[in-house]
Formats: sequence, structure tokens, C-alpha cells
Amino acid sequence: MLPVLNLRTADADPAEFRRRLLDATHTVGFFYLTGHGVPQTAIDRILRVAREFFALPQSAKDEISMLNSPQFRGYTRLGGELTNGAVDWREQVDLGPDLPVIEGAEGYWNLQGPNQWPSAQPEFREALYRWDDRLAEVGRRLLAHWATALGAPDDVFDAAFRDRPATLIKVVRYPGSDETPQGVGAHKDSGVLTLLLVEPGSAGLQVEAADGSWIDAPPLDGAFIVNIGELLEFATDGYLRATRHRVLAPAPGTDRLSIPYFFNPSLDAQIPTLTLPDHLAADARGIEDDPANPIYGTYGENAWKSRTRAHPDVAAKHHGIVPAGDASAY
Ligand SMILES: O=C(O)CCC(=O)C(=O)O
Ligand SMILES: [Fe+2]
Repeated sequence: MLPVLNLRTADADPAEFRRRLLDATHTVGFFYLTGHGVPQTAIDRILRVAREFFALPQSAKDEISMLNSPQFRGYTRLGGELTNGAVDWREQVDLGPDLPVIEGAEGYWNLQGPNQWPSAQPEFREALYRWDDRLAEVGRRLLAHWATALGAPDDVFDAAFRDRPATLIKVVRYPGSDETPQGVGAHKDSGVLTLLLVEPGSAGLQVEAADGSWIDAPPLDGAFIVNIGELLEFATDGYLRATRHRVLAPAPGTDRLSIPYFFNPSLDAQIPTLTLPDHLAADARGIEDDPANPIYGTYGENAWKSRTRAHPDVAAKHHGIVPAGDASAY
């Protein structure tokens, strides 16, 4: 079982919380977070709103198809996303900060723009904005603890998040299937940290252990599943581990609902590389050197890599590009 950390305990004993935080994210790279302050009523609401969205007629979902969006926002039908070049068996909505399109944008600046909102479900927009506010607060608190635990000032990451942070939220449903085992293929998340909400009873998430075996990570009621992304691996020269994970398609007759929240800095933010204290530096493994999945220190570069690979139809239609490699998701 993954470690369980209670954020409330950080008030009384921050040193112990930080010790456990470092340990969890140096070793397995994943943990359950309780005591995060997000009320159960908010969790229940966002899961209900997600369920109601997926229950809409296909035409109401396709109204906000990602194919309409050069910024990779909106709804992707079953089978419309790839990881490692293979189809992911999930439908999902991708959301980010609602900002104006940059005319004549190059590369990753094409990720800035508006969301698409379903006209059939006005509550979706309001509920997602509210969720963003609440989870950004949890993300900020965790990052300050990581910073201190890593021997840096507690605000070392703040500048990267100050101006237009490029948060990504996904609302995802994996229908049961006996045809394909890939709900989402094995990948590292491309940002800083991920707060994953999973509907109780939804199985399927697996986390890669250091020896290459896969550990089941079932949901824990009221807890977020937290993992770090490639940018924290980058910032710590591999002391913290962006762990590969995947979702197996649920059994026929069941489904899985999840809402991953990717707490990411501004597109052009260069994530600071920390000078670790000697005892931590001695255990830094370096940044994983995978020619199929280069890890960039600028969030936008990393995001552009993963968005164009996961949605080659959008990349081709709006940007005329063919992704260079097929590894990784986002
Ligand atoms: O749906 C899940 O539980 C995890 C999904 C995931 O890893 C991702 O979208 O990056
Ligand atoms: Fe992921």
C-alpha cells in the first residue's frame, strides 16, 4: 500500500510531515493525502458533476470536442487519445486557465486560450472553477513543504507559479472493456505535481515500483492520490521520482471515474534547479535519460511534447505537426 500522509499533522509537527513527504516521493513517488482541507461536500459535488457530464448524449459532449480547439481543450471521445502510440480507452474533458489566445503564437504558447464549456450543463463550469481554487491551495501548501524539506526557501517555486500558472484539469471516465487492457498507458506526468481524485470503488491505477513491478493504487475514501511530475524530478536532479503509472481498463460492466489535477507553473517558467544539501544530493539519481521522452525544465516545452503526442489529430489539424516520438502522455 502507498504511504498515507495527513496534511493536518503538518501544523503541529512540520518537520515530521516533511520527513515523510520526502521519503514517500524519493522512494515510491506516490502517496495518499488526507487532512487536505477540501470538504467532503466539494468532493461529492465534483464527482456528481462529472458523472452528469458523461451521462449527457454523445452530441452534447461532442459539442465541445477537442478537435475544435488549437489549445487542446475540450472533450475527447473514447479512443481519441494515445499514450506510447497506443489508444487509451477513456473519454475525458481537458481544462485549463481561461485566457485569451495569443495571435501568431509559436510552439507551446499555442496552449494558452479558452476552455470549451458544455451548454447542456451550466453547472460544469462553475464547479470546475471552484475545484481549481481549492486544489491550487492544496498544491501551494505541499510545494512549500517540499521546498523546505529539500533545504530551499519555502517560496522557491512561487515565482514559477505567479504569472498565469498553466494548471491542467482532466475529468475522465474509463468504461469497462474486455477488448483492451490500456485505460491509459504507462507514463510520467509532465508537470510539477498531480492531485488525483478517484471515485470510491474505481480500481485500475497502478504505480511502477523501483524493481519494475506494478503496485495497485485503489482509491482511499476522502484522500487524494498525489504524485510528482517530471519538473520536480528535474528540479531535484532525480532525488524526487516522477513515477510511471498506468490505468488498466475496468472490467466489463463497471467503469472508473477520476479527476486528475495537474498543478503546473506558467508555460515559460523555468523550474529552479535546487542545490540539495549534501545528504540528499548523495542520493540524487539524476534525471532519467530516455531518448524517447526528453524532460525539459521549462513547463511549456514539456507540456507541448506531451499534448502533441497524446492528441496527434489536434496537433496535425491545427498546427500541421507530426509528433516526433510516441512515448509518454503528458
Ligand atoms: O485516471 C487516473 O486515475 C489516472 C490518470 C492519469 O494518470 C493521467 O491522466 O495522467
Ligand atoms: Fe498520470
